[in-house]
Amino acid sequence: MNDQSPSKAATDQQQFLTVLSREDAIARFDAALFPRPLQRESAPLATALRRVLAADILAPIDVPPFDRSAVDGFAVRAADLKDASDASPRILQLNDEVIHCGVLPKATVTGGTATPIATGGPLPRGADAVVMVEHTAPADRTSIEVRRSAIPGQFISGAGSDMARGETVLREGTLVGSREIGMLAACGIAEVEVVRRPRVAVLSTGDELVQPGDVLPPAGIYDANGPIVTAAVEENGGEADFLGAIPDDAEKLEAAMRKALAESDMLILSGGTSKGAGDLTHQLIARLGSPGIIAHGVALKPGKPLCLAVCDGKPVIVLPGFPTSAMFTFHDIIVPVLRRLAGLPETSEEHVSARVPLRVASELGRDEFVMVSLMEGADGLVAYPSGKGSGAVTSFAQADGFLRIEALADHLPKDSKAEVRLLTPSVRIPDLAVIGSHCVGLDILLTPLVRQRLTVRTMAVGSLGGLAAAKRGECDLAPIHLLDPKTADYNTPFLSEGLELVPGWKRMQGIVFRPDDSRFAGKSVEAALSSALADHDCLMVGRNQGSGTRILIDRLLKDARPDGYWNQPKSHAAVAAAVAQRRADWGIAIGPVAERLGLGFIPVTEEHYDFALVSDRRGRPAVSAFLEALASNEVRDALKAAGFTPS
Ligand SMILES: Nc1nc2c(c(=O)[nH]1)N[C@H]1C(S)=C(S)[C@@H](COP(=O)(O)OP(=O)(O)OC[C@H]3O[C@@H](n4cnc5c(N)ncnc54)[C@H](O)[C@@H]3O)O[C@H]1N2
Ligand code: MOO
Repeated sequence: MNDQSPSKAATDQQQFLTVLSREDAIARFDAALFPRPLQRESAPLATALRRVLAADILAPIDVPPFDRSAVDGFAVRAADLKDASDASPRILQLNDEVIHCGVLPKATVTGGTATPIATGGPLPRGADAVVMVEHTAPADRTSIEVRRSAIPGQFISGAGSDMARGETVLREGTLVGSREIGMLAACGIAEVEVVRRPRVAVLSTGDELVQPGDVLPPAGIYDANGPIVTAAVEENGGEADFLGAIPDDAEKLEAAMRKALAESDMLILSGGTSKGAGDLTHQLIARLGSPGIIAHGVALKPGKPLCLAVCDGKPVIVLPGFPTSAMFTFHDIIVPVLRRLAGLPETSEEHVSARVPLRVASELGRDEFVMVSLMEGADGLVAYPSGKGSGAVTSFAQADGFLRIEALADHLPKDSKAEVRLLTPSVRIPDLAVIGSHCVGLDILLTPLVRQRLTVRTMAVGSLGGLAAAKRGECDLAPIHLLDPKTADYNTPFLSEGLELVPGWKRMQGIVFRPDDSRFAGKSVEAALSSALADHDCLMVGRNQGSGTRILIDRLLKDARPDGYWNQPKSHAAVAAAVAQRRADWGIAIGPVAERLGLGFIPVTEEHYDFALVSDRRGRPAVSAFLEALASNEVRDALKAAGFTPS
């Protein structure tokens, strides 16, 4: 890509001309960056923590610097105490000095004499052993009886026995922790040569981005990538300089990129790397220095639009805008480069083997990395695909690890065994696993458990997904709210063998609307429905197939399918947001959610939110704690205050 005119380069890079494999992209990026010498600087001991040593450390002195006593007692000549015992103690004359720590001995210990010495006191000339005070008794004011024999060297720490002068005590590349600080201090080293932390400029791009703390305008998004990347840079040995979010404006962006690159060793941007009107960054990179773009488009998911460049020796990276794609590609591809520049060792790659209980679809042609939560199943670890997609922040942030589906596969079959690469140092099996339908009330219920220091994992997979997980023994409890249309009973008809019902609470479901909408305000359910159906401009928002709320909607509407019915979000929150933001005029959701957005609410029916408990797991301490919390006044009152009716 050398020697291209800027405009030619810009048109080339507008699309993914060559989507490289992950391995190819990494190899080309590495080849353009390494080998290179590490930058170094000198750091005072007080700031050396978490730095990487840039050179071997040789002990400049012996530690300890002199032979010293390891006990409180008397410095003696071992030969004087041959055959000494309780039955035949030896008498030694005391020399006229006491050797405390920091006291330089004056007298020589000659045959038949002893000098009192404290733990840490320098051994006097002539002495070759120390006897413990417990094995002696005063004979008179100037002599002692010794009741044990001694061997030469006994209770003496020799000079240099800890670290000998000239010995390599710490190696180049060592990450300095408190233990290393102790070794350096003991040798008297006040300053060390360390690797200079790479300065990494971090820039977010996008007109929609707002910094946390500022007011979110309509269609605005809080900048998550900026803070994520800044923190991840610091976690991996870099010194991050977060420069905020730059709007999609070529001039402003180019100026910001030039300045950032001039002042740092590495530049990391996010957003605007895929196709699209605002996607400018990669076009600008070509003008920042050679060789420029190394890879733009990598056959991996999440992270296809990743752009890797080197501009006059400095790495320039554009991470995808989607937060999970940004986090994943940062950890997978940028962290190894950053750590190498920072002189840090590679992160450990702990893997565990787990069964994947569901079929996982995958995109052909891209290595797909599936974020998973680990649960303990009946037959070992179970890896639950946990992601909400690349656009979510939680997919990567809450995962225990991830597994890989090769580019040539379009799915991973149900019950496959997979290697899961851990994102945490070890597997964290929660004390309590709750898989099923989510409710705000569940968070209220789990609070006291967390305060009891129990670890709790919840996964929102819907009522049916939860029941299936419970049947497979992958969780302790499955929160469900399933209406049996035949019996009009909630939940009980859906239990199978091995599951029992723990009653939870009731949630009022009703019509949500904007309070100033006269088509609904102050009306009964029937009247509100008929005015909605009579008005062709009145737009509803539906719910997804399989949700309890969808069953209710269909019962209310009978055969009617008003405009908006096929807009089917998956949560109460999404329904309420659609109405509040005027993308729809009404929908069905639970009362507490409507209340939080200040929406009007016409109650329709109470839905039962209960728990399917895996009977085998009833005896677990965390399950007992859960049942106690559910029955407690504290939780019941909090549930009532939040608009629920505890059973
Ligand atoms: N027609 C196509 N569309 C998309 C493709 C494609 O190949 N063809 N690729 C998709 C993939 S894969 C990804 S990943 C995304 C990434 O696109 P960009 O890197 O260009 O990112 P943006 O368009 O700027 O933003 C995407 C999305 O992320 C939000 N975002 C951006 N920056 C931040 C930030 N700092 N903090 C939080 N959220 C951020 C932004 O608001 C957008 O919602 O493109 C697909 N599209
Ligand atoms: O590749 Mo994108 O990163 O799937 O979301």
